[in-house]
Amino acid sequence: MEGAPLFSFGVIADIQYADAEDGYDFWGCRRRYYRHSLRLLRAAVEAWAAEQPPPAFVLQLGDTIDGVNARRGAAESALERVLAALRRLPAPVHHVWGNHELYNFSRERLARSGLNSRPASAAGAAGDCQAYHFSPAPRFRFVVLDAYDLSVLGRDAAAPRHRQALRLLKEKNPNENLNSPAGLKEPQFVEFNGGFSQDQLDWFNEVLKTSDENQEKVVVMGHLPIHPDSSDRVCLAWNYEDALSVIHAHQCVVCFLAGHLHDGGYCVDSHGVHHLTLEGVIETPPESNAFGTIYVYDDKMILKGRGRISDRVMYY
Ligand SMILES: Nc1ncnc2c1ncn2[C@@H]1O[C@H](COP(=O)(O)OP(=O)(O)O)[C@@H](O)[C@H]1O
Repeated sequence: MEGAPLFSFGVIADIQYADAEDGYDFWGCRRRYYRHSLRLLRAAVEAWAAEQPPPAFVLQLGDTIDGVNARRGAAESALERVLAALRRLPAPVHHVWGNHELYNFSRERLARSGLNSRPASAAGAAGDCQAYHFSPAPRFRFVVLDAYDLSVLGRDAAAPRHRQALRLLKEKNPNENLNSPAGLKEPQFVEFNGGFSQDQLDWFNEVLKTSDENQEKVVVMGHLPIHPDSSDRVCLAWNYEDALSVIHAHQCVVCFLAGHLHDGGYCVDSHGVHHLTLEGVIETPPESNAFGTIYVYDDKMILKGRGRISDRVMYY
């Protein structure tokens, strides 16, 4: 490895824990190791804690517990097990909210849970949007985006934002089952995805403008991928192009980290931004794992992946 990094941070996605027998994805192709995912998380925490020095923080990219918990009345206990495993880290965790958080909890409940990692002092987007930014070291900034700000999940059916999202979803997806992308020109318009409100995009644009002015390097994260080459066509954020346009209007963004697509993905886009979609813990066999540590240098970030996650060098 290179000389000493400026700092390092851990990354992990789609733990989707449930105290349930193994199952399969929608197509019946990929096995989901619901119970085992907690063991893999504990192994990741042990590995991070043993690093010298340990990561300065960990980014959890969404879907900590599976939607099956809600149907079994086990949401609170499952979340507590995941949070207890993460509390053994000698470092804070920044949480992104995914569709499975919203199958289990309302946004109001999440805001009062251990999955609300937005520091009281952190500047964030307006309303109930869970977007904020923080600077762990001089000249570096991390932006947490809320890919379900515009969504039919997590809000009361009478809430204006829910009604706005349902209108948009039905406009784009005429299928009776709104989770089905069958026949769609824009197949990302399914109920298990969401998008970014204009308010959040405006806020994001202002954050990146200030980062440009201060010559910062920025890492952005959200549950849903925003580049077609780092995802399949279904798993993208509804208005991924709007988020990409904001990023491309600025110089400062180094990489975009996402989860959701359990097979993972990676590309460098036309503006040199790295898009890294992490392989999900839930579809990782018991003998492997899916997490990593990113070491930050003046000119690059080096991802050291464990198990299914590949090593990568991301130059600025
Ligand atoms: N192609 C599809 N057609 C219809 N429903 C689907 C399709 N893909 C997924 N779903 C449904 O959408 C929901 C979310 O899908 P799932 O694969 O479980 O999401 P995640 O990858 O976030 O766990 C599930 O209820 C699933 O059955």
